[in-house]
Amino acid sequence: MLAAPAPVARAMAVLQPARGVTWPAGGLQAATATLALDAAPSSASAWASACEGAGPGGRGPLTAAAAAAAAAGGAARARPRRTRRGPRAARVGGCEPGMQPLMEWVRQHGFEVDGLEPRASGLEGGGNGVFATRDFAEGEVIARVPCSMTISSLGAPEAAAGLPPWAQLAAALLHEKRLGGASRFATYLASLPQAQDMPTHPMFWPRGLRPDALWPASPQGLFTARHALMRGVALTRALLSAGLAETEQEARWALAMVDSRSFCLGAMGEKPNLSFTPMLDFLNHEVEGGGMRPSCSMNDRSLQEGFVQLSADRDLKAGEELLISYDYGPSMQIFTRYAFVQRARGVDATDRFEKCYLEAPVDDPGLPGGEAARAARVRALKEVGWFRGAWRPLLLNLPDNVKAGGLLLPAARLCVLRSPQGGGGPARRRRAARWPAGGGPGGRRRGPGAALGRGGHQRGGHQPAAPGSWGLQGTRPPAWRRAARDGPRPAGRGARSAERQSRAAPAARPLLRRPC
Ligand SMILES: C[S@@+](CC[C@H](N)C(=O)[O-])C[C@H]1O[C@@H](n2cnc3c(N)ncnc32)[C@H](O)[C@@H]1O
Repeated sequence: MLAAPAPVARAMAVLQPARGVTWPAGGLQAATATLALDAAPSSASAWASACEGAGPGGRGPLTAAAAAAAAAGGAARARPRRTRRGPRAARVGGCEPGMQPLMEWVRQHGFEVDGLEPRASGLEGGGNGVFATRDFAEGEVIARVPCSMTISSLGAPEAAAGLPPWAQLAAALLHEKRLGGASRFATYLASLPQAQDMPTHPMFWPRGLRPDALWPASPQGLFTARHALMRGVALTRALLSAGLAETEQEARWALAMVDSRSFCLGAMGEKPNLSFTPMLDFLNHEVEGGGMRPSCSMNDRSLQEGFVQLSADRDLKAGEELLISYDYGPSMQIFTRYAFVQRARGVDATDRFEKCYLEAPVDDPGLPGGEAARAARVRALKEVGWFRGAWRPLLLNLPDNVKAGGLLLPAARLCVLRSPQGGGGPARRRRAARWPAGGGPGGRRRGPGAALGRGGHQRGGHQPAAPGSWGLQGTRPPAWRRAARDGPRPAGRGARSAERQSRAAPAARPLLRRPC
């Protein structure tokens, strides 16, 4: 068996794979044959067994370079190679030669980017990043990118109309790529990473990979990995069958680009505006936590003026790498979306308070209330900004989404209802069946956030039921949840722990800050 390629091995080591498990033979060679589209299973368990023993065999061994060429459609690669040099945070001036065409292009197209430059990042495995070329004061605008110079899911070809926004953005990217030199984004497209730049992204995972063997001790990690694989298969298939991608390789490449570097720039009606925002998509990620704060953020204040704006969140020195926070979630989620393992100074990947996700099959008509309840749940969740894909259950980011005032608290209440199989009593079932129509047990509708129930854990209101059948069965709620449920308790260990937890939980983040 071949050893795992170095970046994969490093990531795997941090994510603690089972002892003795290595990546399947073929490693990177199989990076172009990641997903077995022809035999895509329809469920997670079917996927796991389909991968079993499949190995990378049956596909011609393509080299990474050939994979890249295929993914890029033969486009010349203007992107500078990653370097292994150490941090270069103190260097000022001197954009990488490979980045000069991109800098010229952005200046010609009205980008206001005078105070920054893209070059090799000081972060391990960070590829290229964006650096300040002068000092910035907290709150100062660092850069403005015209919205007209973004590639948006809203501008996807007609054939993508019925697809989810992620696939629409991938289709828009592929459309521009197909235009070649005639695309006004040609220079930008040439600067994008290729398959071999991100071998650890799920879209390039080797065929035959068995997530259940790699993460046997981490149900959450396993779920996330399987979800990433299945989502990748479904979206790749969708692009191919709609004729939006010519090859499986280019579909995977485009989807990996969407995963790792798109931003959500608000919405138009019900449709989210997912976009590639040239130049700002070179910003690397800084974990929030452990006393660390990203140095800058994007905001939508200027969207109405037709710009995406990057502002300093603290004083910045010339030569500093500018970092934003992409996402706030478990390291496995960051890994499957962005293909790197997040490391915060002061907070490591084994943080026991790491956030986790709870899957809630809100669109399942088999739950109490049947089809009417399902439709009401989906409608209510859409009101708070949830865009559903058939393969995408509602994932509750715990504890942020579900703490008092959390965006998805009402939906979280659904998770603690027992399913019919879970043994919920008739009274509970009746209550659940009334829930969607009545706006929540004992409550009335109070705007989008309260669409499915009442906000806050109030005495006399709806109390969270015992954990139901979705992954929490038989477990005791953690101290912080018991404290939230039961109200103030005498000072003691549990109370202190709950207090620590609520202090540690950051405020809800605006959507715009995370690449979608
Ligand atoms: C939005 S792009 C940022 C630009 C990217 N570094 C490049 O060279 O094109 C996101 C990708 O950058 C890399 N990245 C971002 N933040 C990182 C970090 N803190 N550590 C390692 N890699 C990081 C990952 O490969 C991720 O998928």
